[in-house]
Amino acid sequence: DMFGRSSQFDRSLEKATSQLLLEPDWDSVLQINDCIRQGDIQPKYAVAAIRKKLSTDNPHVASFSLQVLESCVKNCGAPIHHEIATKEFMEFLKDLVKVRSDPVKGRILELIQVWSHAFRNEANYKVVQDTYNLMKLEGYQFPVLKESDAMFSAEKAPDWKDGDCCARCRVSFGMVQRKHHCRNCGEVFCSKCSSKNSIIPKFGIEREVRVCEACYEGLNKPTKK
Ligand SMILES: O=P(O)(O)O[C@@H]1[C@H](O)[C@H](OP(=O)(O)O)[C@@H](O)[C@H](O)[C@H]1O
Ligand SMILES: [Zn+2]
Ligand SMILES: [Zn+2]
Repeated sequence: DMFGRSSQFDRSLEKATSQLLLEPDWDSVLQINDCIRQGDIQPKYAVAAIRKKLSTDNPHVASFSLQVLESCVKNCGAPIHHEIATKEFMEFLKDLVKVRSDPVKGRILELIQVWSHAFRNEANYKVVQDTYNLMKLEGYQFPVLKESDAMFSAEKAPDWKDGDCCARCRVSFGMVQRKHHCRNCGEVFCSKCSSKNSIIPKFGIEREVRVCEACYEGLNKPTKK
């Protein structure tokens, strides 16, 4: 039942942020991600619970809580991004930086910087970049952005849609006319309308994958002069 699975979240969060841990309990962290992705738990509740853990004075618990937060932002997509990319949450993190010492302080600065980079094209999450820029102006020392961190992309590839005919030319699918999916828009196409490949950096797809005609144009049109 709903309650049972959400208490699963609570149990995993307790385990993942226990002060007795000597290293991250990744199983529990991934369990937390699954709970959120499966909708067992409301993102708002999840972020509030993690935030409470973050507010502890115990540096171990705070560090493990930051790892849970980082993992949720990386792996649970827009519902979590929507909860952390708010003025209120960014102010909370900024206030935490003022009262924490390293390694917790440095870790929070790192996260604000990585998220600012990851959300650089996301108008809805502009408050993250604004917070980062403001803190730089106020003299906070941010660590060098690691290339690997920069690979974290804010957007997730869309789920594949189904259909009994091609989304572009409307030909019906059958034994001969097979279905194919465009990795950029997730729509279903015949082979002729999805015969091209492209990388899709915004989804972190760095190898050539099948895309439809329209998405191929959109992804490869010459940059506006
Ligand atoms: O090979 P089939 O039996 O037609 O199965 C299709 C292929 O696996 C397609 O892969 P592709 O998009 O990489 O072509 C996939 O997009 C479709 O959903 C499947 O129905
Ligand atoms: Zn077609
Ligand atoms: Zn497409």
